[in-house]
This record gives sequence, C-alpha cells and structure tokens, in this order.
Amino acid sequence: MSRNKPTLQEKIARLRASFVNQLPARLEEAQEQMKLLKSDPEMNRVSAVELHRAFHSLKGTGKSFGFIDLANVAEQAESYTQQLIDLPADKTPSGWPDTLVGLLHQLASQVQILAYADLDNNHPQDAPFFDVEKTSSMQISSDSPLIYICDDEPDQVDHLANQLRCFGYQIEHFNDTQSFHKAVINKRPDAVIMDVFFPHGPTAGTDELASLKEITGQQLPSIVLSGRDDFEARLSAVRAGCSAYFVKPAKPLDLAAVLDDLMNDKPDEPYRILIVDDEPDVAEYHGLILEESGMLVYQTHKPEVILETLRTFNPDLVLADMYMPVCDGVEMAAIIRQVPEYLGLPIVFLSSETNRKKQFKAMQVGVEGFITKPVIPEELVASVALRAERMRTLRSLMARDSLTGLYNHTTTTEMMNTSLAHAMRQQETLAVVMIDLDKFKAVNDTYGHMAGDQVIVALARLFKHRLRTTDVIGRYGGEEFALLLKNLTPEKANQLVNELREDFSKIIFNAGNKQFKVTFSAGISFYPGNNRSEDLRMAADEALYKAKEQGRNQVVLACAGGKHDD
Ligand SMILES: Nc1nc2c(ncn2[C@@H]2O[C@H](COP(=O)(O)OP(=O)(O)OP(=O)(O)O)[C@@H](O)[C@H]2O)c(=O)[nH]1
Repeated sequence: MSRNKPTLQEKIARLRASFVNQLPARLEEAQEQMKLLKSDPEMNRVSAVELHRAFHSLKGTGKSFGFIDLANVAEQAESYTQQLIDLPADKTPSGWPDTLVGLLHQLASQVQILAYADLDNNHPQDAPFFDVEKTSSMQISSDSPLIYICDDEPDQVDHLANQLRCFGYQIEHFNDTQSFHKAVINKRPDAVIMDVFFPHGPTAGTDELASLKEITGQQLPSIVLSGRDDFEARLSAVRAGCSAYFVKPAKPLDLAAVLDDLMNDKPDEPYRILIVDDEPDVAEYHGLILEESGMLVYQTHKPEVILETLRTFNPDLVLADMYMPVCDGVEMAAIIRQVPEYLGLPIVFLSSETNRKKQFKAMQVGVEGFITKPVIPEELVASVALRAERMRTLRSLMARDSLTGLYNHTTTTEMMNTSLAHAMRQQETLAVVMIDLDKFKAVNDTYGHMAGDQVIVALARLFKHRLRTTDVIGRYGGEEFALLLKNLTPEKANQLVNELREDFSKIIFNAGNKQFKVTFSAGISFYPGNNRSEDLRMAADEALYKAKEQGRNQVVLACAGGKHDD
C-alpha cells in the first residue's frame, strides 16, 4: 500500500519528538559531568566547559522547537557555568555545586513534564513554520519555452516562427484572438507575440491581452508586433502590460533578444546551503525550513569534514552552529578562510549566542552574520537568500563572459576537470565539443565587428535554449565555444551537435540593409576513451581542425588515440 510523503508539519513533529526522546540521555550525561566536577575540589574546568556546551545546546534547540520553559532553565545553567569558567583558576566560589545541582533538578522536572506532554497539541510558540512561501524563483524548467504568436498575416508569421524555432523556442501560431484565448486558458505559454489590429477591432489584439489579465489575474509576458505605429496602438500596448513594441517588419533576432529578457525573469538554480551542526535534529529542522522555500540543503554534523564537503557540494552559503565538540564555529570559519577559493564564501552562524564580544571575535575571521535562535522561518529564509544571492552575483561576474553570459575560458576549463572527475566516479559518459565559427574574420571584415558580436550572442542564445541545464556551455575564446554534454552516447552527441549546426546555419543576420548567414564547425571527444581532461580537449581540438580542413560547416567525432569518425 502506498503512503503519502510526510508533510512539513509531520516532519517537524517527528523532529520535536526525537528531541524529547533524547532528553533523558542528555540529562544523564550532564549529571555525569556534574559528578566529575563535584569530585574535584579544584573544579575540573574541562568538565565545566562540557557542561556549558550541553546547556547551551539544550537552550538553543529547546528554543528552536518551542520548549521555552526547558530552554529558560538551560539558559540559566549555561550562564552560571560560564561564570564558573571565567573565574581565575585559584578562585572557586563556595556553594557552586548546590546551585548547579538545583538547576539540574529543575531541568529534570522539565524533561519529566515533556515526557508526558501531548506534543501534537503543544506547538512551538513563536515559529510559524508552515507559512514559509515557496519563492517562485527557485523552480527550474528545462523544457523549451513555449511562445504563442497571434497574428492574421500568415506569411510574415511563418518566417518569424521558423527563425525563432532555430533558437529552440516552441512556437504555436493563431490566426484570430478567439482561438488564441482558448489556447491560453488551456495551456499558458511562457510568452506571447501579439498583433494589435484584427478585422473585429482596431486594438483587438491588445484588448485580448488586457482581458486575459483580468480573467486570470496574471500578466502574460507579451510583445507587440504590429503594422500600426500610432499613439493609440502603442498606448493600448502599454495598458495591456506589454514589455516591448515592434513595428513590422521586425527582425527576428531583435524579437529573440527581447524574448530572452522575458525568459530571464525565469527561475535560477536553487541556492545551495551547507548546514554544519553537530546536532542532526537541529540541522534537519533548519534544513526543512530552507528546503521548503526551494533551497537545496546539505547537512554535515562533523566540522572536521568541512573542506571535503565544500569541494563536493560547492555551497553558496554555510550556515553553522557556533558551539560544536571538535572545534567551535569560529575555528571552523578560520579554517575555511585559509583556502583562497573560499575567501568570499558567506558564513553565517545560527546560534543562541548573544554575547557581543564573542560575536565580534567571529566577525574578525570573516563571519558574515548571526541569526539568533530560535529562528523565525521567514527571517532565516530572507537573510540566507540575500547573502546567497550576493555570492551568486559575485561568482557570476568572475566566472562568466560579459558579452554572452556563458562561462569564460577559466571556468570552462575548471568545469571540464570537475565534470570528467564526476563522470569517472559515477561511471557516466562525457562529451567535450569544441566549436569554432567559420570564416568569422570575413564576417567582421564585411559586415563590421558589431554584426560579428550579434552572431556570437545568437549562437550563445541557441545553446542556452537547446541544451539541458546539466550541460556546460562555455565561451572558450573569441569565436570559439566549448560544450560539456553529460550522459550521451557518441551517436546522440553527434546528432545533437549536428542539429544545432543546421539550425544555426538557417539564422538570418542583418547588417544595415544586408543579410547574411554564418556556419560553425565542431569536433567532439569522449570519456571513456580519453581519460584526462587535457586529452579530451586536445582530441576535440584535433577533430575540429579536421572539420575545418574537410570544408567547414560539419561535425567530426574523435576516437581515442587520435583517429576520427567522420
Ligand atoms: N565581432 C567579434 N569578432 C571576434 C571576437 N573574438 C574574436 N573575433 C574575431 O574572430 C576572427 C577569427 O578569425 P580566424 O581565427 O582567422 O578564423 P576564421 O576567419 O573564423 O576562419 P576559420 O576558423 O578558419 O573558419 C578574428 O577576426 C577575430 O577578430 C568578438 O568577440 N567579436
């Protein structure tokens, strides 16, 4: 019999119950430490530090799960042990064991109360867990964008639709607003290209967009493409919320550029958050809140594996506990900062520590901020998202080419290494494709450098639309591109690159009143067969050279050992 997946409430209820189940063992441990402390007339400071950590953790987790009475007693005990630790070695206050024993008794009665409490009806007091909104910016769609064109002049539309299809857009054409209306209600497109004038009304197209907005409550991303170039038509487009207005005949490439901008409002990859907390339940709880908002979370409970985990998970932000047994959060942050690659990685402490001096010490090793326990889910999500976004922007500036937004040479080379290592570990295949525009010098010389740039941008756009999000697209040099295609057979990779080549060769570019087309050549190499990333690159380069030699506008497959399958 199949069971539904547990809801967030159910998962959190389980975590709270698990915390309560662990309380007797934790209390017993604290009592053991207390015995050690009492047996030592000099007061063993190691045990005092251990006790302090145990109380601190009970306070933080207790607050997070909404067990406020328990957390309050733990806080008093934490503060008292801190005073003991801070005293000079030769000064031990009389009566200290009684105070601590008293606090431990109070904790024991709280544990008893919780053991018999009805946890289902005892929800945390200040944590509106279930209202964390799923931010729409976190979902990824790998499908080709769907564009509806509504226009009653089929000749013009055919050419536009064919050009846009070359970029990987799915195009559906409607001759009248009625069939367009039905189609939108049935399946909402990613964007619309709409004419203004139709036989049944001078602004029937834009009126239709406005009425759809009213009916559905949502604005359709839309562009106007019209024969009209007058104030009334343009105003109707503004009022219908259209993003751009083109007068016929418009260049398909210009429309594709605007469509790209509209698509760019689409989601990014989810933020990657690494949680380091020695208490699995606490890590799980904070992880649930972040996952619920669409982030990708990885947890580790051991600060000693931090560097390996950073390498494999590559987070946008580290959310760490401040007190952990092997090393504390500040020490762990200092270790992270020793690695130049992670100098800019945001580290945020999630802690019940409110001591300013301690917070300042953490800031000195480059910790970005503190989120105080118990967390308010919305605040946790907002402050993590804000910092992770900043990290993304910074990384993107460093890793991407400014003309195309593709990965630059350095990043592409790094990704070739990591993709190959990943393919080897997972026993997957990897295809490296080197692509070079044909006779591009002549394009620049004949039509100008700006026209040449337009070609480079168009090819980048074609790759972005047509390849999977798991594939890597890099601008390897001026007019040279590199693709890393995962898990494809040589036949499939060859077929895919040939389709891209054919579609690209059909795109019509404009320079002044001249029109021209451009082609590219490609060489493909594979793992397995080439087992070092340098070999993969060289084999793909040689195959590309062969494609150029054989007449350009073609794809050549490289085999291991430098042979080619033409
Ligand atoms: N417009 C523009 N041109 C570029 C850019 N980067 C490189 N190029 C030009 O690309 C051309 C490359 O020319 P070549 O290496 O001689 O090769 P080709 O003319 O493409 O000929 P084949 O590769 O043999 O087909 C040079 O004219 C460069 O100036 C760029 O960012 N924008």
